[in-house]
Amino acid sequence: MPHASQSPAPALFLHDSQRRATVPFQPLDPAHIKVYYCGPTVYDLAHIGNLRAMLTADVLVRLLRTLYPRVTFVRNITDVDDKITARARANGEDIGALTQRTTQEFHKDLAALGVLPPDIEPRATHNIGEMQAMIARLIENGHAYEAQGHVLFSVGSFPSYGALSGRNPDELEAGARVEVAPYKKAAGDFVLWKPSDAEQPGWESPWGRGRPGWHIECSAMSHRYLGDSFDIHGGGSDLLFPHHENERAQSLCCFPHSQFANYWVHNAMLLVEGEKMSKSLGNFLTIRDVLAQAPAEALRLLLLGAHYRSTLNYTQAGLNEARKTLDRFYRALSSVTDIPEAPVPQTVRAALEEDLNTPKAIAELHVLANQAMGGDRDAAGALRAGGRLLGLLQDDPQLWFKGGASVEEDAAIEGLIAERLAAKKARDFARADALRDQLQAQGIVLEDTKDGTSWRRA
Ligand SMILES: Nc1ncnc2c1ncn2[C@@H]1O[C@H](COP(=O)(O)OP(=O)(O)OP(=O)(O)O)[C@@H](O)[C@H]1O
Ligand SMILES: [Zn+2]
Repeated sequence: MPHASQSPAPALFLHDSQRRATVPFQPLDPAHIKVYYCGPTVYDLAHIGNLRAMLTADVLVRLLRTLYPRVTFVRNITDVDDKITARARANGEDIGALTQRTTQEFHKDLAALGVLPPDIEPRATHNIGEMQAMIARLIENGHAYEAQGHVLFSVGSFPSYGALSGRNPDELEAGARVEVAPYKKAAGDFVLWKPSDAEQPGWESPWGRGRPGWHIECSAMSHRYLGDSFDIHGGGSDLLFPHHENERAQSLCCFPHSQFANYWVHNAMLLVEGEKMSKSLGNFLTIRDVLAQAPAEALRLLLLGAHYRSTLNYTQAGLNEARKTLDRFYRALSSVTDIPEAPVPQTVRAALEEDLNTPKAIAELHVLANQAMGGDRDAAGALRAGGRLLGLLQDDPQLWFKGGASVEEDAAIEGLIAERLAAKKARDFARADALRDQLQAQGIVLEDTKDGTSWRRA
């Protein structure tokens, strides 16, 4: 056994979209790490592509919490957006009711997936004052202008525009085929504030009654809760341009001596038949849809089975495979009694420190599972602790093997077991054996212990 040495300095590497390289993570303040993620626009159930972004953040934050004493994770809710207004109108529903209901469903889905809640979850509509203050400042600084009730950010006023996404603003303008709104001085200029009619949600402002553009929401909320400069900003790669490029422009022009986000982390898209899973394409599966077919943990493992920067094609076969892998892990856990508490195994942590290499971390779980199957209790403890860092393997193995079927099916099995127990008590052993055989034919294995009968699927 090697001697336990002092734990080495954190060696986290992250791929930073702006540096276009995988680099060592250097916190602004190692005593307090600050992370911001763009959250959902709440008008419909979340799909499993959205989930991929939330899971990437979850693993990142879980890892940061093992490496640093304090982490503040902020993930917003976009609850004002024209897509929300349109959906509320189509449903004949109040906007507030729609966003509240959708937010609750989102929380329910994420809880089922074991995604830990953020420390702060600001809503755009509760931060309109902060947005207006930033917009006023941008106008004062000469980075924004007012035109026909709109306030626009002047892209030409910020020389570093495009540095994050690597896009050249001149190219963008030349390539723009869309009709340019008459109130824009340049095609690339984007909206900070826009006028609302009586039907649209709106707030009084120095520029008339209106509502914010999407990009200013995240600049305002990250600033309010994390300050001028923070460590990591994340989201899906579809947000890199224009959303994140615009957030960066707004924030750096508003607070010129700040850094805004020090590292940018972007997950690749979840695809269906080669195309981005998205609401607008209508090719999406909601988290709910998948949970009706398979345990949440299988979906989690499936999504973490690919590195977050590789695209992932969703298939039913992949989901079945993930389920089988979990059968194997839980079988390993159930092969020892009294799984001991253990620290996170170094192998699993090291894999995640390499730019969140979840496939490698899962391969390390397989190594531990093999050892646990051989009866190694410490390996079983390490398997469970390593699993926790990925949000996996925290169930009671017994429950895992019971689970997966519908509640009704489970209730029917419990009913047959109760009937068998009653038959045994009445000393009707023939009936009891017949019931055992019937359950066995359904693939249910019974285990009689002094505490009663437990069961699992074979
Ligand atoms: N197919 C996908 N794969 C991975 N991440 C995705 C995918 N689609 C959206 N995301 C991410 O989900 C998060 C929430 O995004 P948001 O609620 O704005 O999605 P949306 O715009 O409503 O969805 P859609 O893109 O389907 O219209 C963002 O970080 C976004 O990048
Ligand atoms: Zn955002």
